[in-house]
Amino acid sequence: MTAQPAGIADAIKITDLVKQFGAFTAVDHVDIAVPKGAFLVLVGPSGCGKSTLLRMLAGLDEPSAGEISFLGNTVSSGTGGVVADPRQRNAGLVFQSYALWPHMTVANNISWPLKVAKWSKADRDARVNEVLALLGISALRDRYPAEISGGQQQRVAIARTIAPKPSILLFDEPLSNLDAKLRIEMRSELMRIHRATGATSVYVTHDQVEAMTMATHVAVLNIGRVEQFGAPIDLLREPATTFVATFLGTPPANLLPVVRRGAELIYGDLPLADAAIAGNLDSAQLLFRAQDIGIGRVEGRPSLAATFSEAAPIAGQTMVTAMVGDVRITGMVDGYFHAMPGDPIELSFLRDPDAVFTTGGERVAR
Ligand SMILES: Nc1ncnc2c1ncn2[C@@H]1O[C@H](COP(=O)(O)OP(=O)(O)OP(=O)(O)O)[C@@H](O)[C@H]1O
Repeated sequence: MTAQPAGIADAIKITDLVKQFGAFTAVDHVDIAVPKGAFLVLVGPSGCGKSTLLRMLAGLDEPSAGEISFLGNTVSSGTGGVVADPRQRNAGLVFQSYALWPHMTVANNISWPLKVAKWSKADRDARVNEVLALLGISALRDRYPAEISGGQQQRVAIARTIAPKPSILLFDEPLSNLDAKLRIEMRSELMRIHRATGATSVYVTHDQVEAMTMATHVAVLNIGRVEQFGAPIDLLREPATTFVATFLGTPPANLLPVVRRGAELIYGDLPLADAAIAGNLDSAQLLFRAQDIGIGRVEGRPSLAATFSEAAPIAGQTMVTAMVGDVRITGMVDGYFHAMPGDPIELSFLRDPDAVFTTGGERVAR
């Protein structure tokens, strides 16, 4: 994953990192390494440890054990604490709250960290103009934060962070306060800025669409541990666990518990696959993508009686969710589909399962 010529240090290397709050382990033996210029997204459900990991990268929290290094230099360690303080680690942090200084103009907000870093007035002015242009906010330079919109404030906050040219950019859910349309626009903007600065970025989000769109590398976190690390497409295609398979991807993938009966794997009474795909397991979980489940009977394919739950139109198709007992199954139909909650419908398995997992959630190699 991080293949690069020998001797070139990873831009960010996290080794066996642990963070404990009392007896509670928030970050649990995490190992991640990314090359220079990577866009690493940390994704996972609420409370999985994303922000805690980012705060350690920023130097705001000390690790309980393990090590973080930037470009080959240790910046935090379990034994040494925060070795380089936040200002010395050449990393810029963007939070979801913009925290601009209200009494300073946009230009002065951006210029301030350069002044602190003792840049000359001429260099400061040139750099402020450069980042204002990069963020498309040159016209706002003399306004105060109260005189610009939330989206514009976020741009100013980003401009202020990138102004000192940090080699590492850290983002903690920076778009979560923006409306849906602005989020999509800012997502592309952030990717453009990432490319323009050449910085290595770490981006925290619980939004898997954001993760899959922006990342060169994704780490899926679950209760403090890295469940899987890799390129977005590899995680989608080859999820290592049921957690990753159901957390990533829209619509979500379906998992059906099955047991062996003779040469078949059955769900309830319905044969769904050849038992050979589960090796010698007597019970397993089968993964079916939503696009592989259709609505209505299909000749020659297994089908199940279900209860309609909801329908959501997406790009000319409809994502249909139905319940079979207490198992939620999502399928896709072309065009629009309408039914009342509780209506009986038929679900068909159009293709063989995409993957097989143990009952514990680990992928079975095929
Ligand atoms: N200072 C603290 N003291 C005690 N527990 C903490 C502290 N900070 C975080 N935690 C706990 O550590 C776990 C991870 O928190 P963290 O904020 O890193 O999660 P997260 O993945 O960023 O969540 P969210 O998406 O909700 O922001 C949570 O269970 C949280 O309650």
